[in-house]
Amino acid sequence: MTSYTLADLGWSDHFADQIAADNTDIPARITDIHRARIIALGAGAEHLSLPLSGRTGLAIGDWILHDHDRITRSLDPTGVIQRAAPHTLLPQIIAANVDTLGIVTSCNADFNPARIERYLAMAMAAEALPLVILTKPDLADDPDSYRRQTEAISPLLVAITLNAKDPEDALRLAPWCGPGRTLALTGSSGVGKTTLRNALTGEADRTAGIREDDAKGRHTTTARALRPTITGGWLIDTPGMRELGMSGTSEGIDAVFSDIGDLLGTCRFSDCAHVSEPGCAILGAVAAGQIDPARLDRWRKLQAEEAHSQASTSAARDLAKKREKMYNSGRKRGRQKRGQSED
Ligand SMILES: Nc1nc2c(ncn2[C@@H]2O[C@H](COP(=O)(O)OP(=O)(O)OP(=O)(O)O)[C@@H](O)[C@H]2O)c(=O)[nH]1
Ligand SMILES: [Zn+2]
Repeated sequence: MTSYTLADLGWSDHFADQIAADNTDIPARITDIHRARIIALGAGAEHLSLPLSGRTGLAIGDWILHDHDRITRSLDPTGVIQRAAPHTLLPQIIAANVDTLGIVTSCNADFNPARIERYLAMAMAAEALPLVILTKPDLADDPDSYRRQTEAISPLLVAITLNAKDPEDALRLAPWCGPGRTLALTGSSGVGKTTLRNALTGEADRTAGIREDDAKGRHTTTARALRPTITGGWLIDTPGMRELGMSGTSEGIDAVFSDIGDLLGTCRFSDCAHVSEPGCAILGAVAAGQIDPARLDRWRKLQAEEAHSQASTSAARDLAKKREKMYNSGRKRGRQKRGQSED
């Protein structure tokens, strides 16, 4: 088994600085999260299984401290990829300590600038590097046009075109998943994420092996995980990464649409909704040809989605508060009925 150093696993001063000099607990990085336990990897080739003990809020890729028996602390992450959970729209952390968000799309009808822009906002909010991975160039007439279109979306984007089915080509992703580097893949179904994962981790055979060995015929083993790549780094491909709704990405939206953001607060009315108000700076910029109206529409859409998630979050918080109040007053009434004094 490979023997890792903490640096190989992605450890940096960001984490070291969070630990007191007299700390004796041991750092490890979460590779898998199960219902009641996590699997983590520490220096050496130490694969540990630790009880969650009711802890919530941990994600794949997080760093924790442990004392061999239990998790003693989790360390503040960087590169947190979060989404609005389907249905509830509540914020949900999918992966932590992601250095690069690989936005996988194909050189075909899957290519969608608005979707790339949305993932870009997510990467910016997470402070992860946005890397657009354009697959299936071998099936396209003019694959280079997709790279040009990608680069036109935003100067913040870097694009790489590769045939995911060619293992050598897939290894051109090595700079983003070398020792200590974590690459997370996101994108629609069928764009080549699994193909890339298999090429980068050499995992295809292992998956087959696990399926064979599993008497119950389950094959969920490789879902939601941080896996070592053959290039010495780390890859995250979780089912949650496949459908990312906006949540907690306001700063990312501001970064991607800074031209629009710069005008906010300069409209005549401080509560301007930028729809039809006179003296609206944003509508003015559209009329003057400085802002593409389609771009303004996309900004509105992402803003609305984000606002929706925020509203759901505060509604859920209010509901929890209400329930707690009802529970407490119910307990109080119960005690009064039983003639007990209040404690
Ligand atoms: N020709 C060609 N085929 C590709 C390329 N990348 C992926 N494919 C094929 O596209 C199909 C879908 O690829 P997957 O890797 O399963 O896609 P995915 O993104 O993991 O899809 P989900 O698992 O549904 O999320 C497979 O048949 C791949 O062999 C590519 O660059 N060129
Ligand atoms: Zn306005």
